[in-house]
Amino acid sequence: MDRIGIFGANGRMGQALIDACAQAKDCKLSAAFVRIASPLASTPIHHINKSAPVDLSFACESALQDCSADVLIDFTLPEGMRTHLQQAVKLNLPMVIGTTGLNDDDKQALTEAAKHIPIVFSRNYSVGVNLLLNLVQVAATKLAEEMDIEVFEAHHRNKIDAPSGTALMIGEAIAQAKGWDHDAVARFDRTAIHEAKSQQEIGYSVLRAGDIVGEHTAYFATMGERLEITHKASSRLTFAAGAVRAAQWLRNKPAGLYDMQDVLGLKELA
Ligand SMILES: NC(=O)C1=CN([C@@H]2O[C@H](COP(=O)(O)OP(=O)(O)OC[C@H]3O[C@@H](n4cnc5c(N)ncnc54)[C@H](OP(=O)(O)O)[C@@H]3O)[C@@H](O)[C@H]2O)C=CC1
Ligand SMILES: O=C(O)C1=N[C@H](C(=O)O)C[C@H](O)C1
Repeated sequence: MDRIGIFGANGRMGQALIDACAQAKDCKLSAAFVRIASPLASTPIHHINKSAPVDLSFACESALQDCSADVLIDFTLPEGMRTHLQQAVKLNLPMVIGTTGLNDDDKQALTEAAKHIPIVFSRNYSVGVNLLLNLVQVAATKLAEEMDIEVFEAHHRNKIDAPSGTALMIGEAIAQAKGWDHDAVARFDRTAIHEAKSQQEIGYSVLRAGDIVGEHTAYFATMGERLEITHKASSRLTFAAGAVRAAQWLRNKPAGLYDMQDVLGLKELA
């Protein structure tokens, strides 16, 4: 039985993770953390989420060292993730991280922490998106050289980072397949560029509206034809179930930085 501790337990993904723990086999939610000073601390989780164990209350993050979790899951914000990472290293607990919008320092902190504990980090825990990463690499290498490449993403109005972590992951996968330096070819804003699109360019566009869970399309277009590879998530439970699967996969893994493609065995297909 894997005992799971969740950070940001009151958030959208936190709540979906509580549902996913209840649905997974051989898995038990053992701690649901909220920020220090959160008014929710000590409130029975069952009051707001009926899939939570009846005897479990939200716990303040300061109680982390007393929790009985075997693995910790973080879908919060970069600042929170950094703190949680330090705590996990101190307690020698494996981590699953889904937080997006990380900067270079945050990524460096992940790499350092992974020298001490096993970590799965993915900007998308759905099976479909991880398979899409393989498909865009095939498209990038097999289609004609003179393809225009664009990545589009759409999310709910409350998402604060842009482009999404998944959009960047798709662009990075395409750049890798092309042998390009992603940062050199990524184009996030064309408003000041008064020239035609270059062939060595990955353009990004973003939509924020309503309650869209998460949609991504990679476009490969040339004269006379256009290939669009799209993924649409319709429930956060998809991401949450993937993260719980990753948490269970981490059992007995050595320290290291893994991703969802490792969990799903998709690297062998690439
Ligand atoms: N990898 C993937 O598959 C997916 C990744 N995500 C990513 O997960 C993250 C969370 O998304 P979502 O659940 O929609 O966001 P929410 O805003 O709904 O939830 C964020 C949670 O993080 C907590 N939090 C924020 N800052 C801190 C901090 N400094 N210390 C501790 N806790 C903190 C919030 O607490 P409080 O309420 O007190 O502010 C809240 O519980 C985002 O980065 C998103 O992009 C989302 C879906 C899928
Ligand atoms: O914030 C979200 O909601 C999501 N974030 C992730 C991202 O930034 O790619 C994954 C998913 O698309 C939902």
